[in-house]
Amino acid sequence: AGSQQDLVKIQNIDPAIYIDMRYAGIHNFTGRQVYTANVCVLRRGTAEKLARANAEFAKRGFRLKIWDAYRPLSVQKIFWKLVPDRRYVANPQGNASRHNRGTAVDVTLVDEQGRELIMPSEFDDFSYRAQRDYPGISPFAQSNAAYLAEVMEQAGFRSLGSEWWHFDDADWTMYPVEDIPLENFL
Ligand SMILES: C[C@@H](N)C(=O)N[C@H](C)C(=O)O
Ligand SMILES: [Zn+2]
Repeated sequence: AGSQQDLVKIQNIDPAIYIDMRYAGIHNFTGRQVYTANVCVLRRGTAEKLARANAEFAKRGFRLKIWDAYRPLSVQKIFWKLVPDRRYVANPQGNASRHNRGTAVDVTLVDEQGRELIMPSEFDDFSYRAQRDYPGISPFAQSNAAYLAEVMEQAGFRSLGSEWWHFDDADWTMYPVEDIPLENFL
């Protein structure tokens, strides 16, 4: 584990998964493009787990939509400067983010028309609304987030209490933190 070869483009593992890399555009909490290439990369094992989850969602007419996957460590440092709050951004020192290892994904669900399901909050809403169990959240949004987490956990991911959209591969410790530029994967 740990070489660039272990990192794969998700579209080569499961082309049915929707991709909208938010940090490759300006529609994200920084308000600017922080990724140097619009490419969605994960460890092969993580990508295979995600494909399994997507196949399960497809049985009920849904698909995964990815907002973020592998994130270079240098980008994590930019995020931490803006939001130094461990609930919402992992500290780039020490273990850093599971995203920096290519073993975390930020996802939601879309229906057959590609419309996003109602969820507890917008992506990267760094407030109590991002918690899937916050009492003020509508039962409908809560049940969609619970369904997302149930299938992702069955496929081998762990959910995060403070961000309903974030999932870590349970095997994340097998892989090191990377700072490989995204354009290397184009
Ligand atoms: C920045 C946000 N999308 C995110 O990924 N947060 C988690 C906690 C992380 O940085 O690993
Ligand atoms: Zn995340």
